[in-house]
Amino acid sequence: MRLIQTEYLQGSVDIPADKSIAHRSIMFGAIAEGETKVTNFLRAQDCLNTLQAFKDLGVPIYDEGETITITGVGAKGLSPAKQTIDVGNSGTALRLLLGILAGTTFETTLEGDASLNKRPMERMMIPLSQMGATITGAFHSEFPPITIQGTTQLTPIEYHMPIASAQVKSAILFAALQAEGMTKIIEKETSRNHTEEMIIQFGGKIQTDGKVIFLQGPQQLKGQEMTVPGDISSAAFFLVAGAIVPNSEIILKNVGINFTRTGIIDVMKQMGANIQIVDNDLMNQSATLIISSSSLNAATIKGAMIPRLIDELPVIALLATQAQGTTIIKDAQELKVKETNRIDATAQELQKMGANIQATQDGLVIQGKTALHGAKVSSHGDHRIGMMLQIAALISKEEVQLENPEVIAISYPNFFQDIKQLVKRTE
Ligand SMILES: O=C(O)C1=C[C@@H](OP(=O)(O)O)[C@@H](O)[C@H](O)C1
Ligand SMILES: C=C(OP(=O)(O)O)C(=O)O
Repeated sequence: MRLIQTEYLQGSVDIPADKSIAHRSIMFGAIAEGETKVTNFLRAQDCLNTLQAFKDLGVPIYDEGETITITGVGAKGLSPAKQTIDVGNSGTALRLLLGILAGTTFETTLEGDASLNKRPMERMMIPLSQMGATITGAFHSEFPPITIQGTTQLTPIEYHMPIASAQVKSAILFAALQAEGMTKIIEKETSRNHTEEMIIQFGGKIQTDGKVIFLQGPQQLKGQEMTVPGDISSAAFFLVAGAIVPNSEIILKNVGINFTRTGIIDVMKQMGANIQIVDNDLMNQSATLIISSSSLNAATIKGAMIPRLIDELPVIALLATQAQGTTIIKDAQELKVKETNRIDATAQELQKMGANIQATQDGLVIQGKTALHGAKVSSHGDHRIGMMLQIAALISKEEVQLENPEVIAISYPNFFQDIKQLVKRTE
């Protein structure tokens, strides 16, 4: 597919719902007691797979268009699925489901697509088996298809996380809600805290003290009415587009601004981007952002900042190709085990367009102020690499061809339409 090019960008975008929160809205609704109503659910493939997975586990879920209604079955109310549950491309669906299934009386097998079936699961097996679940990967490996035999006798753990991962933390918390006693998790770095916030929102109790989290189980949550805010990880593509395409201004409406997710705003501001935060809705942790063309300087991005912008790093690398100086991204080795190796894919594809970008052991080094040119590029089957390349194409003078653009529907089905309506040509 020929990607969109432009002279400048102008207009506004309603940012689609947050993928992390949308997955969790179905999960919490399912294990709570009573009814949950979710508005602004993300109808993207990853979240639709979570919805189907819980239907497979016997949870009544009705998609009524405007709202999704879930009749919660309670922590102990899931039923065995008739067959293997396929969660497609979604690491979040598979890993969080393992935490929920750890407390059941039955066995479940979960599988994914070719990408997910290569993603590491030992990080789940270690804590959840310490809690009493039995988990085995395909041919005794750590990879899906993965089979979990739950137990009603889950035991709490004290767990020092060896990696910063909200998925691992969340799965342990879902299991801890079903275990008798106090679970203590010590995070390596603070990762997104949607699970902790939603435990409270659904009537549960959890304490956080810096990087230490305590949860006393068992707890029975209660169904809620909730609205999913917009996804800053989707807004990120427009933030970068607005900053690097000359003479542009874009208004991004309904962007979730939970502190554990706003690393991109902090880094872009530090690099000199013109970002304004307006209409800050504290109740819903969302705001309107305005981004305009910016004169940018390089930055070093590392350490505790990394989990606050992990999914935005490919598009931040693109941003750095247009900044003055050398940008260094480090401590980001987790990027190697996402939908593809995002360190290598970002470097390889941007190099094809003329960028001066090198992959390192744990990140990227990018020399800025490079003009990007036309090329045939690949998403490597990864939605975020595909979207990053479309933003790169906006500033290319020649045609850019992307293979397999459909993959973008994993998180953002209307991405190309939303870009198209911002595109302006001076002729
Ligand atoms: O918990 C979540 O919703 C997510 C956590 C992150 O993964 P890790 O926990 O593997 O870092 C992130 O990359 C993913 O897109 C969504
Ligand atoms: C890594 C991602 O998602 P997941 O881990 O759920 O596949 C992502 O959306 O960038």
